[in-house]
Amino acid sequence: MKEVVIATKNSGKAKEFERMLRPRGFEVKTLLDFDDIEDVEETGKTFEENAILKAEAISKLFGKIVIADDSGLVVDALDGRPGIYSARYAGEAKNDEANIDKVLEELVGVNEEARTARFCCALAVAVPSHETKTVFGTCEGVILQERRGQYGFGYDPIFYVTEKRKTMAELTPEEKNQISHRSLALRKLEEVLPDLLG
Ligand SMILES: O=c1[nH]c(=O)c2ncn([C@@H]3O[C@H](COP(=O)(O)OP(=O)(O)OP(=O)(O)O)[C@@H](O)[C@H]3O)c2[nH]1
Ligand SMILES: [Mg+2]
Repeated sequence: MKEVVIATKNSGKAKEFERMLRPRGFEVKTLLDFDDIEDVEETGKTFEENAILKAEAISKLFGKIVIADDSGLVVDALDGRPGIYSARYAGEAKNDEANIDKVLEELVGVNEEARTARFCCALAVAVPSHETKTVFGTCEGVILQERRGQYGFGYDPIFYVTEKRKTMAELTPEEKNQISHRSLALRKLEEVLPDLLG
């Protein structure tokens, strides 16, 4: 089995990449499989810039091909927040529940039509001695007023996917992987780099 390293410490992302890439014949390794890897500072201004920072830093460290994911929730009524700050929106501790509470509080009084949002995912693939490539995927939805569903991670319980008439957290992992921002970006990556993931 070919191995692919994903430069993430997020266990929700790790599970999704495993589920998407194992059937394609890959063994997925993430930074959760290694001890003492320092966090790469996300100092970029866009999802793409942060994905490149993470992919290149870890590729340099390992001397291998590395994929990184920088993603988040963009809410129109909040001028695009939490955006690239999604993981730490309610504080450095990266608490999903507190992040959801903060978004819901900020949207109190905003009616349903104005609660449009999208998940965004930039993937960067860093190949030693080559130029890093990026791809981007999005998934449109609406922010509910309360949580629904048990699957997924992050903001999934409040993100309603209109075409599925369910929140992301009510979709099974397989269903989420058919429509998610992450799976769309991964499919684009396969087009750009058929040799890597083909
Ligand atoms: O409900 C969600 N469903 C998703 O599918 C999803 N994808 C991203 N997010 C949110 O955006 C942050 C990413 O920030 P992020 O890209 O910096 O990742 P992270 O800091 O958690 O881990 P790492 O990959 O950097 O190690 C995450 O923590 C989540 O809050 C999601 N929320
Ligand atoms: Mg991060």
